[in-house]
Amino acid sequence: MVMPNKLTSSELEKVTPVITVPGNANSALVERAKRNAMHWQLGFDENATQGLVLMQSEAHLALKQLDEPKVGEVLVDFASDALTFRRLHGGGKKEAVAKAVGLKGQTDWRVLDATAGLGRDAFVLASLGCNIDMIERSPVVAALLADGLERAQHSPELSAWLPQRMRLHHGIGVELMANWCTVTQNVAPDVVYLDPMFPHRKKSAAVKKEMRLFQQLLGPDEDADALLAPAIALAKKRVVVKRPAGAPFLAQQKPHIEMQGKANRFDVYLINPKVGD
Ligand SMILES: C[S@@+](CC[C@H](N)C(=O)[O-])C[C@H]1O[C@@H](n2cnc3c(N)ncnc32)[C@H](O)[C@@H]1O
Repeated sequence: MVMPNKLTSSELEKVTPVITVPGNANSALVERAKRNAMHWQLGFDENATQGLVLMQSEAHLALKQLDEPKVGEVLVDFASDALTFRRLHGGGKKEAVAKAVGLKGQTDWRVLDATAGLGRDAFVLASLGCNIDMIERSPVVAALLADGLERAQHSPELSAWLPQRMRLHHGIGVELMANWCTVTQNVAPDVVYLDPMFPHRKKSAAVKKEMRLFQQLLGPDEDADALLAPAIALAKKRVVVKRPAGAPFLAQQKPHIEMQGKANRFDVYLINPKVGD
């Protein structure tokens, strides 16, 4: 399991959920939840009845709004039907994210996803053969991601390849990228991938449950612009930024390529642009 990084006070202020357990939890599950809380420096409340919590059940760890049972829960499940369908029957290297990263003709691209979130984009890239390091600064999101990675180790479809291709680092993207090669003893990534939270001004029903919980938990990544310069300094080939369609460029910096998708745009910054790139 990854070790939690020291976070700034403003990072910690954002973290409100405690870890809790279902009412019928046995003592082994309670101990497991307490250990998890300690590891991620989160609170533990065996009897929580309201608010946003991380629910540790026998099956998984999930973010849940106890006051709104209809909203459902958010967890990382790389073996879910949706991700399995996308892995087996999706567009493969023709997927927008794969095209933006430049996977065509590449087999083992090394990608650093510096805003990992629930790791779905990272998973899609890993399933296409990329070697992915993920950075996530929220201890709550990192705990969910670590739980998903742990369960993937026991999945018959995923255990043979996923653990070797996806690694989680808990910390702040700008800081870890600045010291990437020394801190992690890693070689520089071919691609740095960025997908910071964008402020959604409208509270529409279309904003998915997961996005609503995430917004409640994290708010927009107001400091997202600061990610671009260290990403460009670190990547060997390109930096890819995922933005909602119509959103301004990150750090107001125009990319070399804009790939327009239905809901998102991928802005691609080439490190050594050549004619024909
Ligand atoms: C929109 S989500 C990413 C979703 C992800 N691409 C996926 O497919 O699941 C953005 C995530 O980046 C994290 N984040 C934002 N800025 C960060 C930073 N400077 N360092 C590390 N993580 C960061 C946020 O905590 C959030 O979990």
